[in-house]
Amino acid sequence: MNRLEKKFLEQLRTRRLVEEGDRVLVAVSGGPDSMAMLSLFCAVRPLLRAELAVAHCNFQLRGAESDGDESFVLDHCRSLDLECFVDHFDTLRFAGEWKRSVEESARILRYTFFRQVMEQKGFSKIATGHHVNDNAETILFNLFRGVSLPGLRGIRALNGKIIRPMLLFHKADMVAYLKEKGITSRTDTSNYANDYDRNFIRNRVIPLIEERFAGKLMPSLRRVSEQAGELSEFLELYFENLCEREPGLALNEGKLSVFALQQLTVFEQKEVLKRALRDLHAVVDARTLQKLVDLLGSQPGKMVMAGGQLRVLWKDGMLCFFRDSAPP
Ligand SMILES: Nc1ncnc2c1ncn2[C@@H]1O[C@H](COP(=O)(O)OP(=O)(O)OP(=O)(O)O)[C@@H](O)[C@H]1O
Repeated sequence: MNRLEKKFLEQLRTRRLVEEGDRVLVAVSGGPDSMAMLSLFCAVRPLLRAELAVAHCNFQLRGAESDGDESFVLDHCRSLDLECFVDHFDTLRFAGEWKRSVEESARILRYTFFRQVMEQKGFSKIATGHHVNDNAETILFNLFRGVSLPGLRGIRALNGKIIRPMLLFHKADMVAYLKEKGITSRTDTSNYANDYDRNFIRNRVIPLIEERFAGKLMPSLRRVSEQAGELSEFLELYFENLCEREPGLALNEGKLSVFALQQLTVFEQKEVLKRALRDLHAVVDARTLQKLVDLLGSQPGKMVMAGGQLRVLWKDGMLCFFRDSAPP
């Protein structure tokens, strides 16, 4: 095994991304990242004792180029004797119907397809080829969209059944690996078009920052991302314990105890309120959270709108969350 293969296997094992007996669906676009990931998986497969297959989406966004990607991936899988699941999507129509950007539509269609194949064919994990640079782009993208702390976490290596074993790998390593193994890959020409926000960050923003602060951006974003991830895990546990100790802080019949909330710091209040809003499938944004914190500093009988149809009323020592116009 070479250096990259060892590091890949170590990632899978130490982060428990793949365990013995797992059936892993590898998401392959035909681009260098997912092609490198697939060949790394094949190289370590005997040691993993896991089963592999491939999933490919044809988003039909680049005409013959998209069909070329599909044939390329199918041929490659045939040469490796791997099963390959393919689906075709009218991505532009989906984007129009659901009023989503093309990028977001492709992401929704992709993960829906992966989930279907996993359920129907009994796969336990889906692996995508996101790497260090993708993570940096995601963090910057979140930053420009308006982000809260968890957004700085970027892409997660393990998120339910989704695994990203390449998150510690740099693009350059993957390209070098493919070259060493004599494996070709497809070029997605739309990656060069700067009208997509992510491409703009990848092709313009990051190179500009790196020109000025050479070698600083990637390690720094990686550190922030790791710390945000660790902090999120800590907060999950902390608030789970807090709500167990003080039941008035866990949403019960749409109510939270005002007294219990008032004993907390503003940070804790916002985190408890955030969890309550999430449980109610309501929008969680900084403005709404601040409104609710302000409500706690006002007086009984007061009511605020918490986005959408959700209202929150201070009544009988409780914050009451309700959707219809008649208060509880
Ligand atoms: N058309 C597709 N079919 C299957 N998986 C895909 C497809 N597009 C993306 N993915 C998965 O999502 C990951 C991240 O997507 P992204 O759009 O950043 O990659 P890409 O630039 O299209 O291709 P690659 O990452 O393979 O070089 C890919 O590494 C791959 O695992």
